[in-house]
Amino acid sequence: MNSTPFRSGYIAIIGRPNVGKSTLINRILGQKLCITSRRPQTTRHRILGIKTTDEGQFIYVDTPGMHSDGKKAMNRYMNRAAAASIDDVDVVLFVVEGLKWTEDDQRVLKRIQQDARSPVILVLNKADKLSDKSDLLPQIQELAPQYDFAAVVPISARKGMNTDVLEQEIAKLMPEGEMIFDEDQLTDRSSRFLAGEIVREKLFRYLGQELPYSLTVEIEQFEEEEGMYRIGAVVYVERSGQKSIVIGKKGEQLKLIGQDARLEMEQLFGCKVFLQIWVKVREGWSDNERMLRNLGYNDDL
Ligand SMILES: Nc1nc2c(ncn2[C@@H]2O[C@H](COP(=O)(O)OP(=O)(O)OP(=O)(O)O)[C@@H](O)[C@H]2O)c(=O)[nH]1
Repeated sequence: MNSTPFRSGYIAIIGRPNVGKSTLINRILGQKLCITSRRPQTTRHRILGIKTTDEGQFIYVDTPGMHSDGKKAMNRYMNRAAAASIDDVDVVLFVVEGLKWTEDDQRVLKRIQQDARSPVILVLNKADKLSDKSDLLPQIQELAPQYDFAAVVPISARKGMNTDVLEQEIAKLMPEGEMIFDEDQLTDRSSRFLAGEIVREKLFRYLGQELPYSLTVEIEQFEEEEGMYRIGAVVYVERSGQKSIVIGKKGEQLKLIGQDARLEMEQLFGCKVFLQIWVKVREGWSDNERMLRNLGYNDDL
């Protein structure tokens, strides 16, 4: 008989862009749910991943990266979303990169000092890059006095090193409670949302460094029809030059992106998918708060 009580709660993963937050969530959930890329600032939505075990239900909230540039509407939105998620969760994971400390990390730490109401675990990621783990000690000694961390755990999200220890530390801090979501529910995001994420991931993958920063994807059509999904996606860019980059010579690039996205959707949804992607120019959208709201970036996140 299992005598330990069942636990459930929310865990926020915060950290500057590119420290490996999405990779960590994917590693913990053992399934690809949020997009990762070499390019910073790819996570614009709060993605909820849920892991249910015999011990408890762990609901992970992935926050957008914290940004230093508060000028653009998009950055303001992302900062708000990140701040909102650290005072209404049960555990906060503060992810930093082993041996690397930047001004953005400092800014995130300041947010934690000001806003965190729950226990914070300091996670030193990318430990696989170090040949000697004891190299991390000076960084730990530097950071430990700056906040009363509930635990300090070096990991490699990419290699899966020590992530089990991290999960045990999280479990210790979780409050006792009933299941909040159904056992088999991995995410509360709709299929429509996931379809948009897949298109975005393929764009990142194919365009690499050429990807326009301000690009965004909107799913305009999502219909179930005789055992198949009919999905229409629009890729918004800011300039017509960017449109040609996305489309490629004779439309080849967009064709490959579409094929790849369709195959992944068919795997995910378990049915045939008819996918159409359009590229449209919408000038200055990232500077327009109202347009952001139209695209689903809500203030109340
Ligand atoms: N060597 C190494 N690289 C890692 C590790 N974890 C993540 N990375 C790499 O770091 C890069 C950024 O990872 P992401 O998971 O997209 O980072 P993120 O923090 O979610 O980034 P944003 O979405 O921009 O906030 C990718 O190239 C990852 O493969 C790790 O443990 N070791």
